Amino acid sequence: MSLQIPSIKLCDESKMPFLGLGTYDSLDENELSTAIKAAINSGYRHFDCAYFYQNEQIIGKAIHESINESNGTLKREDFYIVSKCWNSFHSKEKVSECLDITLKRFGFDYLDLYLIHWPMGFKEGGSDIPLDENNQIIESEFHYIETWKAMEDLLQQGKVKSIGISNFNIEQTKEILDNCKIRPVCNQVEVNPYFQNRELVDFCHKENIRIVAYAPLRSTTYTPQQNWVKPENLVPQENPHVVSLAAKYNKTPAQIILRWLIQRDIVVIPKSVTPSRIAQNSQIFDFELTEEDMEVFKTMKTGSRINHFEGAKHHKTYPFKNE
Ligand SMILES: NC(=O)C1=CN([C@@H]2O[C@H](COP(=O)(O)OP(=O)(O)OC[C@H]3O[C@@H](n4cnc5c(N)ncnc54)[C@H](OP(=O)(O)O)[C@@H]3O)[C@@H](O)[C@H]2O)C=CC1
Ligand SMILES: O=C1CO[C@H](CO)[C@@H](O)[C@@H]1O
Repeated sequence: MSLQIPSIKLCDESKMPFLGLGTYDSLDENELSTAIKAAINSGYRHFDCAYFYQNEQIIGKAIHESINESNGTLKREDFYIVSKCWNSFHSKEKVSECLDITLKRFGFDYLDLYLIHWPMGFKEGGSDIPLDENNQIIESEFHYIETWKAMEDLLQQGKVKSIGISNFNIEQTKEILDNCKIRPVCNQVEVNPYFQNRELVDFCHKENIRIVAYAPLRSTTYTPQQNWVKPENLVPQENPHVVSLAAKYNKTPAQIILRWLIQRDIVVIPKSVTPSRIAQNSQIFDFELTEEDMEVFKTMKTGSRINHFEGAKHHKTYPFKNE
């Protein structure tokens, strides 16, 4: 059996597969472990993870088990494992500490890609979301340029194979580009039919920075306790244009949306813990939307992002201030 299932395409310039499995908000060990193994069986090798998601141990264990049960057909090098440095680990020492915690949880000695999760430093050494008496997030003094330099050091130490950013706006991305020795390989941001983020996507593409679309299906339920805003808009899978394209191509609405994204050269990381959906989301490399059908998405009424991180909106480097 070929180790790299050929149906999932890789981005040309890196080993990043165009499809990865999102893993946010999956905490049930049985459910997540089953999902990871179902994904591996469907050909996924790219897993999008984060210190903040508190589930890297479960994911690592499931991947190790799959490798051990594969009779030598799967190796660590076949996988593309991504994690993210959390906001309360933005100083030089803490960036390295956050990565070490992640590696230990996974049981790996390197990551394929490590991202700065948000361009906002939070107070270090306490809770992941440190709040003051008025329930406001407590900031740290560490600027993301300093954090980026610490990421570059990790790359030089060989603990990570590549580094990138997440939730950086255009200005913040430019600032990184103007001050870096090593350029970010990607910016992971929200992109879906109702939040197309075209200006940022175009800017990053021009700069040869890969866009990784999170919340590509926009159907996550965010919990109010964490100060995230619940999606209020319609689910794009119910959009009549998407439904009609699904009928035309004999695909599901989710597959049409994911295909639209990869056809725009955007990497997608849909999250699912449902094996049938995990398999379904991988069947997007065997058809092509016509140019005309790609255009249909431009006509859709688009709204605002779902992932506002409301609780952090007073932070001095909150990325979505101008929206
Ligand atoms: N960098 C960042 O700040 C962020 C990164 N992310 C990353 O991006 C990933 C994806 O984003 P996420 O917010 O989870 O949202 P998604 O757009 O991936 O939506 C996930 C939801 O869609 C459902 N779903 C998945 N596939 C299908 C399908 N084929 N048909 C119908 N429903 C489906 C899932 O249900 P079910 O699981 O029940 O099958 C789940 O409820 C995250 O898991 C995380 O890894 C997300 C947000 C922010
Ligand atoms: O990665 C993430 C998963 O979703 C959270 C909920 O909005 C995000 O804020 C976080 O950055």
